[in-house]
Amino acid sequence: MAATVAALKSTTGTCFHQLKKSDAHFLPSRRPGSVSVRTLRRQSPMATLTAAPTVGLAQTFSNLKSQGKVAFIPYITAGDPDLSTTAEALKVLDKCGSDIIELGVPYSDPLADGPVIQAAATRSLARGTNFDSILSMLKKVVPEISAPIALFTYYNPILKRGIGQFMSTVKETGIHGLVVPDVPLEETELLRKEALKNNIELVSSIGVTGARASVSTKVQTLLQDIKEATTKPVAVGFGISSPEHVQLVAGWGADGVIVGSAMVKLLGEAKSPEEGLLELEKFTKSLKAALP
Ligand SMILES: O=P(O)(O)OC[C@@H](O)[C@@H](O)c1c[nH]c2ccccc12
Repeated sequence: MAATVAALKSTTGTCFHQLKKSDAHFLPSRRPGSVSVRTLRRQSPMATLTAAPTVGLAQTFSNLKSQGKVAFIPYITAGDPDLSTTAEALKVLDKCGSDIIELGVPYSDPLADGPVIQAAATRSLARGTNFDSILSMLKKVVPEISAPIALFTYYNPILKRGIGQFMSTVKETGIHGLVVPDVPLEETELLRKEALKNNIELVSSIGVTGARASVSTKVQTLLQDIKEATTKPVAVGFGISSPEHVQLVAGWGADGVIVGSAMVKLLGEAKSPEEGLLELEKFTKSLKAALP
């Protein structure tokens, strides 16, 4: 079993433009099972506030930490099996106590995704899901849920819209964060600048997704190393698919756990959307119950 970890870190009150390039962890990798590090930096308090009443990602982590809790972060792919089910799934995840929800924008060349999320993206695109339809779904749903949403998207759809335009559109929708797995290091500065302007928290990551039978103990060592290097919260993901995994990773001292493929599979492979949503609810409750 390959080492799989995603670390998500935040700095309070630090402006992106004050950070050196070396501070960022935008390290795209296409090797299956490679160790992945994701970085999240809280925007300057001077940045414009989003319209959504929900607290942001960094704030969510610090609130949980002060209560001795670990963040539960599910990931689902938008438009699989269809967008109205995605809307319902977001509500279910929120209702079941998700602390942050990661929503994937389907993309035709999802290099950082394993077979489950790739298949979900293909199905979603085949149904005609596009960025605009996702945004209009989100506009209706975001005011109804309390967990902050981080949008997961490959870099190309951002470039197609124009970085500035993309960020302001995302902000208007009430999205709090952005995960871009494949942005080249030399282009992160521009992305960060535009994110800062719009008070969007940026998360970077490397690695390939996919549920695995067990979580590598290498993750434990990596987690310790990261925790020694920073006081920022660290969330672990990639291959987490059971209450046992969640418990294990939380026990290693992670500030959050991310579960993607296992959620996506339930929704995508259910006999009907209704059944998928019921399964999702059951599964989410079981994972949430395993966390402090
Ligand atoms: O599907 P998994 O192994 O449970 O992991 C998803 C999760 O880490 C999520 O953040 C994610 C979904 N797609 C990605 C692509 C790259 C990095 C991360 C992701």
